[in-house]
Amino acid sequence: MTLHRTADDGWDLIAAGVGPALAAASTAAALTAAALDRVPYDLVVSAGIGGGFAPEAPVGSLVVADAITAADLGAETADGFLPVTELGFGTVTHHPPAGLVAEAAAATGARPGTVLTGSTVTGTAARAGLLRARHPRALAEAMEGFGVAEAAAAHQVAVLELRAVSNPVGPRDRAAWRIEDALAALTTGFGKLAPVLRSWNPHE
Ligand SMILES: O=C(O)c1cccc(C(=O)CC[C@H]2O[C@@H](n3cnc4c(=O)[nH]cnc43)[C@H](O)[C@@H]2O)c1
Repeated sequence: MTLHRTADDGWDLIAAGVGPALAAASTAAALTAAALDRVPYDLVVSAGIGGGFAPEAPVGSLVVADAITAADLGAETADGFLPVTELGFGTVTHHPPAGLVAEAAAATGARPGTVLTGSTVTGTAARAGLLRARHPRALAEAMEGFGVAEAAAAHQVAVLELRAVSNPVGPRDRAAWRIEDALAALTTGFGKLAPVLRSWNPHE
């Protein structure tokens, strides 16, 4: 994990790594260090590129999560997938503050919806269809949001997730990935998000 501290406005940037476990560990370490220093964070933003479900989230578009959902946390059964919540423990969805999501969407043009977290990039139409059937509101898939949200929830800190779509969710087609375009869209989006974050009331 690499932490970049801004001197002036109290924001830190963490390059958390790929995957929910590393993202959770990195986020939890930063949250714990800040709490021990008695300068706790008010908000954690998970941001990066992601896969977009067609046609709602095309490559180059932005998605802001109103639900951050673990797509593969559960048990496979002969009758299908059971999320851990149906097994009687844990949680599979975190909800960012609704007002902040609405303001972020308005400021950046990001579409609000569910962002799925998984440990594997979807690579078949069958898996994409299955995910969409299970999560009809899903707009995007990535690999870190739920881990970040779990760490934030453990510290009772709010979470937001912003994704720029670099590729469609579906059959693996590496040549179709537009990572540079997505990172450019994310950078532009963050420029528009910054004033929203600055004026956000954590007690919303
Ligand atoms: O398969 C490849 O050749 C390949 C090349 C470059 C990057 C990758 C990744 O798997 C990057 C994972 C990274 O990006 C996010 N991401 C982007 N698109 C998706 C997606 O469709 N499904 C899940 N995660 C995605 C993810 O959050 C990671 O941070 C592969």
